[in-house]
Order: sequence, then C-alpha cells, then structure tokens
Amino acid sequence: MDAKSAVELMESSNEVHFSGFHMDGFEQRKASIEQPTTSETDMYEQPFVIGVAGGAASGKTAVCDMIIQQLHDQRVVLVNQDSFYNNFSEEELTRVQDYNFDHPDAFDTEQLLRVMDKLKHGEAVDIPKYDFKTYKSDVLRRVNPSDVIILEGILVFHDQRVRELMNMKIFVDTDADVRLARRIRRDTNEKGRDIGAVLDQYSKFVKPAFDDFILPTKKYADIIIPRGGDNHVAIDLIVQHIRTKLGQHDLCKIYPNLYVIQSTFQIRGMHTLIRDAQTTKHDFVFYSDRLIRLVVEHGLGHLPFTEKQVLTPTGSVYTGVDFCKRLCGVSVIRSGESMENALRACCKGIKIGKILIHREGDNGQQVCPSACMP
Ligand SMILES: Nc1ncnc2c1ncn2[C@@H]1O[C@H](COP(=O)(O)OP(=O)(O)O)[C@@H](O)[C@H]1O
Ligand SMILES: Nc1ccn([C@@H]2O[C@H](COP(=O)(O)O)[C@@H](O)[C@H]2O)c(=O)n1
Repeated sequence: MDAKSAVELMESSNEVHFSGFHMDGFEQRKASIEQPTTSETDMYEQPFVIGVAGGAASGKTAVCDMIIQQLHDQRVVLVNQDSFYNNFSEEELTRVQDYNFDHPDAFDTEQLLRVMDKLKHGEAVDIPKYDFKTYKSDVLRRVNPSDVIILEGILVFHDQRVRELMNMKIFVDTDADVRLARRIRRDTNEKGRDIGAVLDQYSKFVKPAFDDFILPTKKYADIIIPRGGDNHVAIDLIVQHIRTKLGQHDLCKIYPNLYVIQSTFQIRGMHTLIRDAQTTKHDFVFYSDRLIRLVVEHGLGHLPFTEKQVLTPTGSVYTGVDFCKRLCGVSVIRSGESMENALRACCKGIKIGKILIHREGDNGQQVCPSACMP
C-alpha cells in the first residue's frame, strides 16, 4: 500500500475502529484494507456488538448498566430482546398465563435481525418498548446508530444469525435459587403479579426453558460471568477489552509502530468542526492547532526517557523521568509545516530540519530532491 492509499484509508475511516474475535470478520476488514478503491458506502464503520445472555433475573441488565456506565465516553446503545416479544390478539391476552414467554418462538427474531442490520449499517431505528404489565409494545423509542451495541436477553444466543452479529458474547451465570428469589421480588414488586402466579410460571415454563434453551447457549459465550453485577473484576476486564478493540485502528494492523490516539468526544468535535464547510478560517486554524498539539504531545510520549530523581521544595525525593536530549524535528515541506509551531511550543529550543519529498514517474516512487538538517 502506498502513502496515498494509506491517507485515503485514514480519511475514509473515522477515529474509532473495531475488530472482532471472529476470523471471518477480520478477513473482511483485511480485504477492505487491501482494496482502497472500495466505495465509500462499503466502508461504513461497523459498531462493536456485544451479546449478553443468561437466565431471567440473572443480572443481565445490571451487567449491561455497569458496562454502559464505564463506557460513558463512547456512544453505546442497549437493545433488549424483550422489545421483540410477539404481540397478542385481545383473545390471546385472556389466556396469557398459558403462554411460554421463555420459548424461542415467543420472540419475533426476524424483526430483531432487521433492527440490528439497520443499526449495524449506521441507520437510526425505532424499537418497541415492551410493557410487562400490559403485554404490549405500543410505545416506540428512537435508537441512534452507535459505536457499541449491546444486545441483551435470555435467548440472544439461540439463533445462529443473531450470534453471528456479535463481536463479543457474555453469559451471565447466576445460581438458580438466586434467580428465582430475585424474580419473585421483581415480578411481585414491579410487574404487579402475585407470588402464586410467579411460582406457577417458573415451574411450568421458566425452569424447563432455561434447561432446554438458555443453558445450552452458554457454550457460545466468549466470557462467562459468575455472580453478574457483583463481579466487578470481570466487568472491568470486559470494558478494558472493548476499549482496546474500539481504539484499534485498521492501519495499526499493517504498521506495527503506528499509534492511533484514542478518540474522545472532544477530538470528534474538533474533527467535525474542521471538516464543516461552514467553519470560519479562524476556527479552522484554532481547532487544527489544538489537534496538532495533541498529536505532537502524544508523539513525544513515545520517545525514550531516563529515570531521574529530583528534590522537591519540601525536601522529599521525587522519582520521575528525564526527557530525551538532543531532539531534532524534521518538517516535510508542503505537508508537515503546519505542525512546526506546536513542536516548538512543546520542545523548548528544538531544532527543525526541512525535507522535500515528492512522487516521480508513473510507479509513484518517492524521491527526496532536497533536505536541510540542523
Ligand atoms: N448483584 C445483585 N444483587 C442484588 N440484586 C440484584 C443484583 N443484580 C440484579 N439484582 C436485582 O435482581 C433483579 C433482576 O436483575 P436484572 O439485572 O434485571 O436481571 P436480568 O436482566 O437478567 O433479568 C432486579 O430486580 C435487580 O435489581
Ligand atoms: N409478558 C412477559 C414477558 C416476559 N416475561 C418473563 O421475562 C423474562 C425475561 O426477561 P428478563 O428481563 O428477566 O431477561 C422471561 O423469563 C419471561 O418469563 C414475563 O414474565 N412476562
């Protein structure tokens, strides 16, 4: 890949990048890297999809809430499988106690797939909100495309097509007695059900369906979390992994010494401003300078250092590091000159050389006709 293709790829992709566990997904991404002529519509960013399954009242929602809380600086959306419960006719509603809500057929999986497909392709979508009291999903909520989609539900690993959408599969594993105790409390307090009905439903449908349909999907999980939301260590590790995946730029897979700065909403905001045709020249320069300063600071962070101890004004010893000495910047004419000021501002007294690189001939060979080093 030549420098132009690399720049094109950088431009067509955005700040946050994703990679999944599945080799087939990786092959697809590799293909798009090796064929930079791919049209813009083919190069949409794929969100990172996490599936969270487990028995009812195992703590799936609690785990999702904790992941969402820790990923507060990313755009994360939660999709509940409950939203895709089949609707009942008025006649069916009268016999609701005989209905098995824990069977795979209770869900409209085709609709779930359509919704997930839209979100994966960066489209906003209206998702029904399921009401456990009325057994209806009359209200819709608008869900915007996001960097991370969490799909949560008792049977989200049941259908292979749904599983294949996921980059990470988590199974929340909580003891049956704990699940039953929590379910009794939740269904009587929040769903207005009486304890007899909860226990009848449990022995008739919930427990058999757990054994027949939910537990067998545990084998598909990449991560099994015992004790659900109480397991802070597991949740921290999951969030760390997601962050690594989100921050991994496609180009890093080709160039091992390339570092890509983790995107934040501040950085995205600045990228938005400098791309906006309405932005004034003054603002363009201001925000470009801020971004350049970030790049220079991060770049300096990768230079070697030596350990150094200093005495603080209060007489204690502080063990720190010493900057690398005898630095020299090289500015590529017509390309890197806009970064010179930031480098001078960060590295006191730095000497900057100049180099001119241009492409010669049809094969794109790069030559360096002029260089002036300090
Ligand atoms: N670690 C926990 N300790 C105590 N109660 C919990 C814990 N996790 C969840 N709960 C409670 O158990 C019930 C079910 O939890 P929830 O996260 O909604 O499970 P799920 O989404 O798997 O059905 C809720 O009432 C919730 O408040
Ligand atoms: N009308 C309904 C629909 C579903 N259920 C039960 O909800 C459980 C799944 O939801 P979680 O949030 O606990 O994963 C499932 O066990 C269904 O039996 C219901 O009781 N009424």
